[in-house]
Amino acid sequence: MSRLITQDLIINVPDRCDGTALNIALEPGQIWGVLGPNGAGKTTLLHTLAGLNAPRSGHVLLDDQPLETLRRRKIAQILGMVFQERLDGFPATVLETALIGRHPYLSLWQMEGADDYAQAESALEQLDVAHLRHRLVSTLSGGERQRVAVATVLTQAPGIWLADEPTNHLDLHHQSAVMALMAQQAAQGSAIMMCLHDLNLAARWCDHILLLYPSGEACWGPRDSMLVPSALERLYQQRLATVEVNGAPVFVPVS
Ligand SMILES: Nc1ncnc2c1ncn2[C@@H]1O[C@H](COP(=O)(O)OP(=O)(O)OP(=O)(O)O)[C@@H](O)[C@H]1O
Repeated sequence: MSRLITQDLIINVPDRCDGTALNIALEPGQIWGVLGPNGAGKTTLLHTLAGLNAPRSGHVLLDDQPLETLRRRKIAQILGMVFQERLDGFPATVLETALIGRHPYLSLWQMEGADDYAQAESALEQLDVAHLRHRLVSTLSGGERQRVAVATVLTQAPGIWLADEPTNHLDLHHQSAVMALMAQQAAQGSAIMMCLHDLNLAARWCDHILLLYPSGEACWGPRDSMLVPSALERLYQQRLATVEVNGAPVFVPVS
């Protein structure tokens, strides 16, 4: 089990003032939703937490170690990232792509073994893409590619998931399936942080929420204290109506 902590973290969004310093503890078993309008800095935050972007100031600690002191390989054994955008640099099949999730555990020229294949195959089954295992990823639909990306991180089996809009391109059934998978991972002790544009997925599946404003201002806490209509209306500059379905709030934009 792993935890990720930010200490007075200011993410580096170009041409923006510092805003609120982030002091967040992402603990095993928690599911955090990061909400904010386009350009608020959600992707920048996840990339900073993964060590892909340098912070403007402050620190990220992974299992109490400053991120910048850890080797990439060690980080990749703990932390998995579902990216919002993916570039297919070279032709690879779905199975070869999922197997990339095992690379942090293999030495430089070591081939994947039976256990690695079994983990990749199991992840492809769980994401409902096993039937596509021999297809080139470049030939897949947007939703199929998204599910392969999640399956690759599942194959990696990280203690911490950073997922940038993991339900992008997914139909309703697969949106629910991916969120249920995240909940299952959290129940098994993983810590999850994901950027979401769908408030209703956040209300249904997340237990903690971080609101990120375009000014750099931010607030965070348990879900029910954060998903307050007035705060969300200010966040999105959008009027909302709230209804309740099965005991959970559902937010609907109104003119
Ligand atoms: N390399 C860069 N040079 C200049 N500006 C950048 C660069 N990278 C990001 N930005 C700006 O930083 C801001 C935050 O971008 P970021 O991708 O983190 O936002 P986001 O909240 O994830 O947005 P979205 O909801 O649209 O995905 C944006 O205004 C973006 O244009």
